[in-house]
Amino acid sequence: MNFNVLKPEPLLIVISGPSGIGKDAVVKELQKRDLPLHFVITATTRPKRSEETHGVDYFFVSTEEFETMIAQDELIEYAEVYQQYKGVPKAQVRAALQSGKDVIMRLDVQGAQKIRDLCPQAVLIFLIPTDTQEWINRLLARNTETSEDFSLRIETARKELEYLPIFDYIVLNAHNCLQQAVDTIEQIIHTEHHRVVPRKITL
Ligand SMILES: Nc1ncnc2c1ncn2[C@@H]1O[C@H](COP(=O)(O)OP(=O)(O)OP(=O)(O)O)[C@@H](O)[C@H]1O
Repeated sequence: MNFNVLKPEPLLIVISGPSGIGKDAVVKELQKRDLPLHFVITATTRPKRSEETHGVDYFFVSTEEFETMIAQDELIEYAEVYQQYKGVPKAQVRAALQSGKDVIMRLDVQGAQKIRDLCPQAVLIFLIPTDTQEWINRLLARNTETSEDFSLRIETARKELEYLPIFDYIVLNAHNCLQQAVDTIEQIIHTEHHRVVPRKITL
């Protein structure tokens, strides 16, 4: 008899949800925990700021390098904003998966949809607040929105909720309960490693 049947495969995990729900906060907290996770680093063509480190905050690449990656379909997803590119190179994700690490990235809901299309076996996690008021208070407390931005964000969040069916898990990020949200995500990762038929990621 052979009980040597538990063979976890590395996971591609997406943390998503509406603007201001706490995606950054959750990812930063996960980074503090000593887990075998690779946190995706975005490539950008914008100039490096003095406080930033290449390969830590971003991969700083030239416009030519970035356009080559686009032409060769080597980006998981990308966007061009104010003539500067930002995107996630497939090579980085492939290398991390090959090293056996789970890969985590934070993406907006449209980005999560792109991952679902590209990689149907990715684990997609949607963060939610306890209720709308809690989410609004969080946006207000962050104090980074103008009132026009604000009504747009609410309308966008309403539309983003319609994408819920493409996700695998919903995680509550309740007020002052960030640790609990991160605990739940850790549990999801743990459980996913115990599937009889592991998810297979091909990029
Ligand atoms: N559980 C929580 N309790 C209280 N405050 C929180 C919690 N989670 C996040 N916050 C705070 O809410 C604000 C928004 O969080 P964060 O910036 O992480 O959201 P985000 O989803 O990454 O937003 P965006 O998509 O706009 O970049 C921040 O000020 C953050 O510190």
